[in-house]
Amino acid sequence: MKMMVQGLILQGIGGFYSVETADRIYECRARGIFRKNGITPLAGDYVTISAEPDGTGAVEEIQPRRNFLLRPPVANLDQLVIVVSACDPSPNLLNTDREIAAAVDKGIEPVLVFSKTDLMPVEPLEKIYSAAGFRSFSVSCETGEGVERVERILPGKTTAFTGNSGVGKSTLLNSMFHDLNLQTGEISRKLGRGRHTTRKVQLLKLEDGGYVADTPGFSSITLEKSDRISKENLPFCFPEFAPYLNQCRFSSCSHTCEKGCAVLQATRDGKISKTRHESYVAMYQEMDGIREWDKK
Ligand SMILES: Nc1nc2c(ncn2[C@@H]2O[C@H](COP(=O)(O)OP(=O)(O)OP(=O)(O)O)[C@@H](O)[C@H]2O)c(=O)[nH]1
Ligand SMILES: [Zn+2]
Repeated sequence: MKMMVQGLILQGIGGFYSVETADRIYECRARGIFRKNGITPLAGDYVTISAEPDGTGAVEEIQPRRNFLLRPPVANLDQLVIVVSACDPSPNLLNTDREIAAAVDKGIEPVLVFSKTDLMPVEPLEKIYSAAGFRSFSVSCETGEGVERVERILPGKTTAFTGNSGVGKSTLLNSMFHDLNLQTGEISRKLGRGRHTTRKVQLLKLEDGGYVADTPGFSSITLEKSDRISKENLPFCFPEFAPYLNQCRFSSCSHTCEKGCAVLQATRDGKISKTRHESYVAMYQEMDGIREWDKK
């Protein structure tokens, strides 16, 4: 007999979804109606399924999403851990600020993790991002220092990790979870992490509650056209600008170069970090570029 049950999509591959419910995992298909509406169920979606006693089922309804990313495809994240290494590769602050802004725009809390502290001090980085109001941590997987503090932010939350290739995401995840080690090992064996292999996201359940999204093949989040930040929203994606946004001389101030701009003044006064403002300007100018490009 069919039952309607609530669950969470742990992963989707080729039109099949593993849905975790209170008592078991169901392997589900999705109803054709989603395709018709252009909606694809994602890992992280809360869904209603019609469940069969044999453990199969169909996704009938997707609960409204709090947020979602398209690349990697995952819904309802609480936090995005952005890993930046002290060196090898050296930090790219513009990319870091881009990912932070994308998370803020979607209502996902960005958390900074500075890695490889055994190779180089990360205090200057920590200073920039703590001053901007973000939670930030420093770790060395080589010495194990700081790993536990990162571990403690995960229970009860759904978290994805991002950061340039080589910053140490897998090393960090593996040093936090030995179970994960096995599972990620399995995934890479089965599907590989190369460019031409299937990319899928899998939510891994943590012992203390919460999930970590395993996102093979995605070293960083990529904004699609549909989830680009709008120019109007960009200043709000830099939360430390907030106290100054209403104090500029011109209400149309873009906070890039205007006279009487309170954001620029706060940057000159050292209240806003110079690199953060530079990233803002670079992103703002890019948006100008995109607009011109779209017109052609
Ligand atoms: N010295 C030092 N090396 C580290 C540390 N963490 C990771 N590494 C090394 O950095 C290299 C890259 O680490 P990975 O964990 O594969 O990096 P990743 O971010 O998962 O990279 P992608 O899978 O390409 O996205 C490896 O050689 C690690 O051994 C650290 O804390 N200190
Ligand atoms: Zn301004």
